[in-house]
Amino acid sequence: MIDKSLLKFPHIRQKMLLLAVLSFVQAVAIVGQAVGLSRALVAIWQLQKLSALWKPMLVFFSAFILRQLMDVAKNQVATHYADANVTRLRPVLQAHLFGLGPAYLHRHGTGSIVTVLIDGLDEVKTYIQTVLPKMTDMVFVPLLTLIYVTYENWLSGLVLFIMLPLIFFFMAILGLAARAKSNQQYADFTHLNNTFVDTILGLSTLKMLGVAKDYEKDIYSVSERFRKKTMSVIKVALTSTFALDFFTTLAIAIIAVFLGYRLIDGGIVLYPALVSLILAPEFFLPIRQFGDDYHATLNGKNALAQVNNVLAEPLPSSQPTISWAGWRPDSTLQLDHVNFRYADAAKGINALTDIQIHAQGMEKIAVVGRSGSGKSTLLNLLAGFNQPAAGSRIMLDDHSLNGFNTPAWQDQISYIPQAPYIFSATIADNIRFYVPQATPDAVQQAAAGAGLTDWLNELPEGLATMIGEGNRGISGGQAQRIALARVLVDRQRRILLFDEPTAHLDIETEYDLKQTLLPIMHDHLVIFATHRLHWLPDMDQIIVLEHGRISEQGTLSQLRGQGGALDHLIAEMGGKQHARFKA
Ligand SMILES: Nc1ncnc2c1ncn2[C@@H]1O[C@H](COP(=O)(O)OP(=O)(O)OP(=O)(O)O)[C@@H](O)[C@H]1O
Repeated sequence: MIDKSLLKFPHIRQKMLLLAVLSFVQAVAIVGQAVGLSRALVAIWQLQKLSALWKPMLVFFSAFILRQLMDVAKNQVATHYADANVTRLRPVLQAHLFGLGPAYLHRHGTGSIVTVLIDGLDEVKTYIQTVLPKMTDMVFVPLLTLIYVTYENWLSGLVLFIMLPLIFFFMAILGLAARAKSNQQYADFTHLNNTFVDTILGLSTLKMLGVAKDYEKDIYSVSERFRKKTMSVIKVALTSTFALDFFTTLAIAIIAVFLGYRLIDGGIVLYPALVSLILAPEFFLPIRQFGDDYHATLNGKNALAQVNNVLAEPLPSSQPTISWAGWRPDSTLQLDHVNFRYADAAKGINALTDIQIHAQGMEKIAVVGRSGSGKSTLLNLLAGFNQPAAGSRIMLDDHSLNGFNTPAWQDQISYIPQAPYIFSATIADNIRFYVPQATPDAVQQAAAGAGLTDWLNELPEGLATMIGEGNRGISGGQAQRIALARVLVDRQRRILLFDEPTAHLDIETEYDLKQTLLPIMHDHLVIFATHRLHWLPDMDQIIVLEHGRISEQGTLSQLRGQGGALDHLIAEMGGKQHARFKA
């Protein structure tokens, strides 16, 4: 029932000790309660004076109140500890996920990560706050009641003792069955979340292709499977609860019959018989609750295992911090024999092989190639999302790097993907996202520099307009301009990584955006992956990728008309783009 990783939680020993003390006091109170009640009943049975009753009744009520107080205290301690740990774990988990980066998210699915971060942590909380007090109750309550019952009547103690392993045996069998079923149920829950999130994200594509109904059926069948698994977990849970109740009731009944006979034949007096009978259900109570909660907390245990899996995933080897002054007009970047392979790719299949690039100062470098040639992979590597294979050599000025996930480099880059993410916030907040302290004037200037002024003037609330999920929709061109404004507001970043920023735009919007973009590119190192070849005349260096290898590299004038890879690419992409090259 207890996940071993729980024992590594901070201050767990102190909390367990505190809970153990509270459970012990509660166990004493339970025995005291039974003693007080039994003595009072015996006094009534023996028709003693009313004054003989007040002492045992006082013991009974005091013990009863103490028992309830201990329950409240244990609850408080466990809830507080669970809250504190989940509050501690949430940012740790978030930071770890951020450290793992988009590659991990891609591999495991957004749905499953959202499940861990939101539902998963809540279930972990329920698990911790339930399991800890139950563990200590399981030890002290049966132990103390057994000792007292044996002391008063050793035969009743023996019956209780004999029933104990039998109950544990049944609990273990049913618990194992429930665990296997619950593991499957949790895996299905994760699968359901991934399917659901994917379908919602791709809804417009599905509608357009007219296959939304098929996916509806898909979601239905996945959720049906999940429902069936849940029902089978509940079935096992109910069976085990029934089995536990049956055996504990049987044990109590055996004790009652046995005590009854002994009372009739005078083998025992009333008090020990009564106190044994009152304490017998108390002896089994924590075990029964433990069994009931075992099923209720299995999801929490699974969620904790998944949280631990995420945290155990090694972060991309963090690069030693370098004291680098940032990208300057005389800075250089040299990539030698850089290789990269996706974790799930077939053995020996590299997404990038033997990449050699030399970049200097405020150069503009285009990365072109057919679809699937590795442009985005290279950009992701330069952004620090993908880690190069061992043996790759990277020199940044006079610093040798093993990868690009070093803060000094990442603090210098602005990464603009095909569809920049727009957060649910005002336009101003979206612009100042990476520089929250940017002044309204700086935001205004950045917006103007990115060519947003005309659009903003049309909006009644201007920069204060809410955009993003659940708010006003914006066009692809406007989203790209907001991404550019983010670049402009952050004057420190001197490196621009563009991953086909105009891929989704029509040619007029792209032309407009290009006029805004060119002056911005002027004082930055730019690495620009693109399919649109009309950008090439504005570039200082062109890298042509084929199957993850550089097939050609040089200036446009060096490469054009040589009958090489670039010429072939241009020919393939059609005459429209051809006409623009006046190299
Ligand atoms: N996360 C991933 N896991 C495994 N393989 C991947 C992953 N992403 C891309 N690939 C593979 O790596 C190769 C290069 O893909 P990449 O996306 O870098 O190409 P690209 O040139 O940017 O293509 P496009 O122009 O269509 O965007 C492809 O064969 C692709 O299937």
